[in-house]
Amino acid sequence: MNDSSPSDVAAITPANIRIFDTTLRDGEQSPGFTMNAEQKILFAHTLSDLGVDIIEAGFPNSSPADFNAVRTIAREVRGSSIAALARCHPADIEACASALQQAASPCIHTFISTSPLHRQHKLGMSREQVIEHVIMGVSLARKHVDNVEFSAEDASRTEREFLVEVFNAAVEAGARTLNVPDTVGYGTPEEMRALFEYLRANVKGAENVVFSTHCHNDLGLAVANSLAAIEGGARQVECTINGIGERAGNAALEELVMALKVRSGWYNATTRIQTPRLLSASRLLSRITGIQVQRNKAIVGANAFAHESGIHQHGMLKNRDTYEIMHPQDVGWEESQLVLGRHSGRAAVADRLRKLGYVLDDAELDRLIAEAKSLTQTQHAISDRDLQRLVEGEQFGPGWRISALSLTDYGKRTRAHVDLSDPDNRHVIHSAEGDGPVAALFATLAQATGVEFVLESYEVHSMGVGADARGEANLSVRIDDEPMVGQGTSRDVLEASAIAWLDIANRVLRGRTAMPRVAASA
Ligand SMILES: CC(=O)SCCNC(=O)CCNC(=O)[C@H](O)C(C)(C)COP(=O)(O)OP(=O)(O)OC[C@H]1O[C@@H](n2cnc3c(N)ncnc32)[C@H](O)[C@@H]1OP(=O)(O)O
Ligand SMILES: CC(C)C(=O)C(=O)O
Repeated sequence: MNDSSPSDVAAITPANIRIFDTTLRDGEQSPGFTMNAEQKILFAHTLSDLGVDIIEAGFPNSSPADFNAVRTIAREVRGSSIAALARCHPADIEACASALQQAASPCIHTFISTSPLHRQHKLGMSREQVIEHVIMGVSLARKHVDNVEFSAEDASRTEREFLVEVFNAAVEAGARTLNVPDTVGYGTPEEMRALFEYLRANVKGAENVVFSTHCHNDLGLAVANSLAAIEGGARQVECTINGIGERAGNAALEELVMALKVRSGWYNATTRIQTPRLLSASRLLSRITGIQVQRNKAIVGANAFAHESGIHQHGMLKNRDTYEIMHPQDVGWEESQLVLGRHSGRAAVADRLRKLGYVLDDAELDRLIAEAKSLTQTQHAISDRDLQRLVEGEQFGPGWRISALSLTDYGKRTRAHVDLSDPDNRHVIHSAEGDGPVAALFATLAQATGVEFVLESYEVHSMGVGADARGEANLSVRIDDEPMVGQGTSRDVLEASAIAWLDIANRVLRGRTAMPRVAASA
């Protein structure tokens, strides 16, 4: 693996990269992600605990609610600098100054568009007028706070020499950070890197300011462009948790930070982010907004450390580095998952059985793998419970099986009808009544099998997710004063209950001793 730094990056590194999180501003301003003040405050604390350097808390002049949220965050949250956004417009800047009054480390972030398209069609301003606004906005912000960030909106579509003029004016007016947004996600990595190199070489006083990148994901390049900007000399990245933001979103904080960490040999750059907190921050945001990340989302998606295919599982069991480039614990997951399913192979099934404590010979293992795979005709994943049931003879050993069941209600009484196959594979059809469906079912099974026990507890839980959701029934009983348990799962909770009941009947039938061999140490 080539993990060495490109020579020109080596010249400007090692570097600390400042993480500027804009989940509560750019993220929050996009459809579906609006948060109320309480939610913003809660999330700001999470960002601070995560180690974010600067939290952009909102746009105070946009609404009283946003003003109040920024003001509370500025008063309460410590450990991160708090930024607020303003157009180059006196009312916006005054609102920022007022909302940030109690911040320990306030930052006013003011911006104006610089590209020809935006100047002409959006602002209706000449180049000179744009520069006048920059000087007015930055100088006014500097009257209130030391730390002023200036952004040239649509910088990546702005004439390079004009962008230098704009940034020169901002630096002269007192800006400490120059942000170079790829506002519409148009840039490419090579362009972004070259743009930062050009600006660092041409802006007057470049050595006294921090260059920042703010990339959007319209072409899916936000993280790649941000990393390229770092290679070009950016020392601040603007990003959001889960990559939320206008349109296709912003660069995802978790992806950027982990790219810098996993490929530290290449970037030679560090952040203050406590990476084991990434997953919980992502999940909190999903809970607040009600929007889940997709399963295959890098770092925080449900599949990020899950492996289903046999070849990958076999590799993972030999050495996890074969298919994982970071440890799940580094970003907050407990463990990688080897999900047993239709694509799994012998190595993974055998390993899971060993972990469950079972030792099977080759023929038994072959039979069990075939049975387990046949389950995937009706469900996606094979659970530990499925394996336990299969191994403990539900499918292999002689026993009672349920073929069909139905229930008929008569007012307060219910009649259950069961069609079973007995241990000799003969059909047994029986029916009995009880006070309700479960009582009727259990009475029918007792009469049909001739097995009697004292029921101590009966519980039904849901297991699996989405299309795999099933009911799991657990019975605890006493037979001749000895405790025994039975389990059953099915999409139908009554069928799960009948399977659990027959699980106990079959253990009685096999004298409770015909259990599979159990490994000495699980
Ligand atoms: C790329 C970004 O993410 S930019 C940030 C986007 N975030 C937001 O827009 C926050 C929410 N916005 C709002 O609440 C409102 O748009 C407000 C309060 C900011 C302004 O509302 P309004 O006064 O009704 O103006 P409206 O939104 O219709 O138009 C924006 C105005 O700001 C002007 N403007 C836009 N950007 C800037 C800027 N950076 N500096 C100065 N003026 C600007 C526009 O030219 C337009 O001016 P006009 O009203 O004279 O034509
Ligand atoms: C205000 C700026 C930084 C912005 O959000 C953008 O250009 O996308």
